[in-house]
Amino acid sequence: MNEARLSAHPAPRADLTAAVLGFAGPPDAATSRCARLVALDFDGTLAPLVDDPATSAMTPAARAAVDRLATLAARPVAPGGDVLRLALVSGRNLTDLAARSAAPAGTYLVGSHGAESGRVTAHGVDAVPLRLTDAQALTLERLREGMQDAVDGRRGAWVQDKPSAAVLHTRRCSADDALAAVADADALAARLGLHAMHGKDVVEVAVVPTSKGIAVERLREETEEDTDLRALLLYAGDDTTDEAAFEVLGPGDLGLKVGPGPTRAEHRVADADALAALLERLADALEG
Ligand SMILES: O=P(O)(O)OC[C@H]1O[C@H](O[C@H]2O[C@H](CO)[C@@H](O)[C@H](O)[C@H]2O)[C@H](O)[C@@H](O)[C@@H]1O
Repeated sequence: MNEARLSAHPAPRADLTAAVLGFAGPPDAATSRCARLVALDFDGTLAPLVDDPATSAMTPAARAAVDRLATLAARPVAPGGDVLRLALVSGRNLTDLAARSAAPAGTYLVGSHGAESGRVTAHGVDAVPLRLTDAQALTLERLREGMQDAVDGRRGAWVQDKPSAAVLHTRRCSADDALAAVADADALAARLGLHAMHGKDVVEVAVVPTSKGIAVERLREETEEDTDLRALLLYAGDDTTDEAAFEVLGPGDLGLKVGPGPTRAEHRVADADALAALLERLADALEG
């Protein structure tokens, strides 16, 4: 590693470096090769939280680490070599995630908490079409109307439409308005027989049952089917919705919680730049 890179990435704590080097090393005595799937949440993990989601951006360090891992993942696999896959796993809808992240070609994308998926190619995103049943489409219309009622008269509250969900945003609300709008969104979800997911200043109600846990398990299965190798998973996330992904991690996997708050993840980093420093360590180790 050159001096410029060393100064740009302060050394992570020794225990975190050891955990990342463990993830980069041989999975166990019996397994000589494996696939490594690095799955990263976007908002609050790579991109600091801001009032307007349309202005979110990865920190420069996170951008550099993601691009470096994407380059490593795109390298042809040497005979007998390990496979690396990179994925962004977000609550954002797929189009929004692709645009805001400008994810490099080859990156797997999971949007809408798992309801949407695709892969970035040189010509755009190769997306798996999301198809709603007639009943789901009707419920989504009712959900959008009800969410709009929940924000009416509540300054700073707004509704984000997604292909399979509606999201109440309360980051810019007073505490009282936020509480009231969240209560209305929860009641609406209950009336429609839907599940409300609570994130950081958001309540997301989807008409397609999904979770980041289901999404990363699917990614792992696909990786294993494609490569015929055992897939180890590194997952990093900051929000309560990322806990479903931490929950499905097992031996050989690595969970990194970004920022404060209760978590099932085994390890924690302070912020996007601390995560980026660890991802650079991982890239160093994988480059050999
Ligand atoms: O799974 P993620 O990639 O973390 O996406 C979760 C939600 O992210 C966005 O909302 C969050 O970030 C916004 C911009 O920083 C912030 O204003 C909001 O308070 C956060 O909850 C996005 O707008 C949502 O649709 C995603 O579900």
